[in-house]
Amino acid sequence: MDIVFTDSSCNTTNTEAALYSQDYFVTKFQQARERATQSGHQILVSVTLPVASYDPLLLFAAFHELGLGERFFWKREVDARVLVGMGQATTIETEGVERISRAATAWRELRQDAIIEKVSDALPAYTSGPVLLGGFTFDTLTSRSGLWDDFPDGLLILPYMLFHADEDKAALTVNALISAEDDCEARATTLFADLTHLWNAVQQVQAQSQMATASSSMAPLTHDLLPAEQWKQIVARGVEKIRSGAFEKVVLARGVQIVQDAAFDVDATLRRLGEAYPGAYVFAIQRGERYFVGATPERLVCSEDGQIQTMALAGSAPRGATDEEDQQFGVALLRDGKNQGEHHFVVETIRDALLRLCSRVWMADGPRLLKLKNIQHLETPIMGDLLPGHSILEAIEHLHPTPAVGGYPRLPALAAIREDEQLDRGWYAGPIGWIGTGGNGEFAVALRSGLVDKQRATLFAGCGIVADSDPESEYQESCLKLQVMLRGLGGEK
Ligand SMILES: C=C(O[C@@H]1C=C(C(=O)O)C=C[C@H]1O)C(=O)O
Repeated sequence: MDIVFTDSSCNTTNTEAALYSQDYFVTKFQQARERATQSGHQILVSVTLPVASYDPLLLFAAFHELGLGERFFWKREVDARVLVGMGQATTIETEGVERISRAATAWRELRQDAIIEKVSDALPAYTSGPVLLGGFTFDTLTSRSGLWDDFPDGLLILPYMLFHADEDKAALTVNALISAEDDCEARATTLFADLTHLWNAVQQVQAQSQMATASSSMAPLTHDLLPAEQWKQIVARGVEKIRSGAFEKVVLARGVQIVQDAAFDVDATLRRLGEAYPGAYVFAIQRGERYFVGATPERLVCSEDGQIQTMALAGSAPRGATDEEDQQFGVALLRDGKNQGEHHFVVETIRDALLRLCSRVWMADGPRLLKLKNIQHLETPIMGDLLPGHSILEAIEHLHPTPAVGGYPRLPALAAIREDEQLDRGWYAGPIGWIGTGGNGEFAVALRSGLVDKQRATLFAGCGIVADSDPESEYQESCLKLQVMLRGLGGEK
């Protein structure tokens, strides 16, 4: 039997290669079937194999060719972490306000008696073994419009195949759920055939991409979901509520829909986003024919070996046209009371949330500037040591929604969003990311994002509103934020 993925860079030996022959999978599936018979539940088999460090978009395209299920993409250029998933061994879908804790319980159950094999020592440290990919809605209590059908309140996918990489290693994980009745030979034959097809698809896509010419012409029709003046009135209402003492900050968002003749090219969008925003988390999650896509600068939480890292990101100004102007805008942002206030609520709330989960929390004295392509933000990195027994999902449950995307205090601000915003946020501004074993994982806040549905894309952007916010300036700020996805879809340079 041919070896599917050999990896010259990892010096895969013949012995190692022989490990992942078809017989190897038969043996693992038989072990799982025995455990399934004894335990009465399905058993997860997860095998991680070293592979060459392919361009993640090549794998994303090859997964499309393969046609074995929906795709997921995650990449942050600056830390070189990549996850590209396809299909599903199983999914965890949850609804309602307890969507995150229910997902945590289901994930624990899924790992019971699991057979987890890592067929080399040279594998990415945090993403090897079974990894769930997915996210959560911003809010379970807003009324739904149908825009986000197929995107449940909580969705964590255990992909059938996952390509993942860090700075110097890459791997492919294959996952299967085996039951007491399974025909292990047949399952292994199918899996091995799929791996062979994947390998062929990678070669095919590689050959095609060498011939492909870049095309990004677009003349789309763009319209605000709510007329600009109406959105500004909503912001003005938010300001009034704040001035009357209902709450101190609320984040109000708006949507824009763009339509063109041909379907948007999600693969090309991800490539553009990755090139233009190397510091951002570039992501895509597919449900049916739709993709939720974005390039967000905001980390919600990263958990590695019991240490968590998060950030307060709030307070914005444009980038300057010259270095001098840019510096002026930056200094003004650092000194501006309104933006400092917006930022402060976020820092305080995150610190309080972490103190409930961590033995130690530390952060910088004050914010620094995070300079993105056309906008700059105030940013405070925050870290903590997780108390034993706590996981990334609990951290998400405590942190989301931070006042960077909800408001402060949380409950009255959320009530105002539900009452006034008139937008079905769906997964916009919700947590999106991945969870591995050992409590490790990373979630971002799904900003600078849009829902791409063939020829139509709905893009979202929001702004933190405080007592002295000006509706016109907030509208302009939201336009800057929308440019990320407009550029990603090929519309702006
Ligand atoms: C809500 C968004 O961005 C958030 C709001 C910010 C602000 O109000 O200054 C800045 C960064 C983000 O935390 C968005 O991009 O849609």
